[in-house]
Amino acid sequence: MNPKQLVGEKATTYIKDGMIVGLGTGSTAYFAIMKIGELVKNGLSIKGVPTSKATEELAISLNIPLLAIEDVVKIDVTIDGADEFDANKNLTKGGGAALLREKIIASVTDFYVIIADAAKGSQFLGSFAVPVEVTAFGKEITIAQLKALGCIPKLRYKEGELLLTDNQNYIVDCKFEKIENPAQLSAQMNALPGVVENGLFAGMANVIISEDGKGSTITID
Ligand SMILES: O=C(CO)[C@H](O)[C@H](O)COP(=O)(O)O
Repeated sequence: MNPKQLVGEKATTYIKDGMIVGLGTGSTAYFAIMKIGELVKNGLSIKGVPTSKATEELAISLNIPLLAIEDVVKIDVTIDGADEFDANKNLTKGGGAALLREKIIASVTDFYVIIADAAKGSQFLGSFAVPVEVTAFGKEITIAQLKALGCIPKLRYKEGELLLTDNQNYIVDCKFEKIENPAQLSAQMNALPGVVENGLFAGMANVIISEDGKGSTITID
């Protein structure tokens, strides 16, 4: 089985009848959502909370009942992907530009399940550039301020155009070297006025489900 499908389906074992479930974004979360669609079709009663417009469309196509974000107070389980994870389950997310909605949803989640292939894991974060969502207004100033924190910043484009997030903001990918203290760096970035949110998820994941390259899952908790 495709490793993304393997970890995606395994993650759905944390879902129980009656739960409110955060639905992640990306090619790994896709397989978890497909499985949830199958479980719902077979009688599982849950309500989903999508982390992006793309995921919302997928969930609707699978007839997964959804909650409007304004009706969400607490989420039982969220299943989402990651671009990188370290030895302390800190994450870099936002490769799919959904980091703001993903972090808001993670922040009210009781049990946050991350699914990611083993190649995304290392002792320290820093291989993957940290995506940072910034306002359009003053983006050049914000980019200079991010650079002063020690990264090489790069405004993200898609198909030749500046990428606009679901929230009508831009993404700056910030390439740092070894990130030894993700919580501190996250706070420094979020202290900049033009930063809406950053893709470092420090101390949020309860469990990471990965695979061993031989068809078995590895659970890091
Ligand atoms: O953070 C994300 C989207 O904003 C994704 O979870 C992350 O980019 C991983 O995606 P994939 O499973 O496709 O590798």
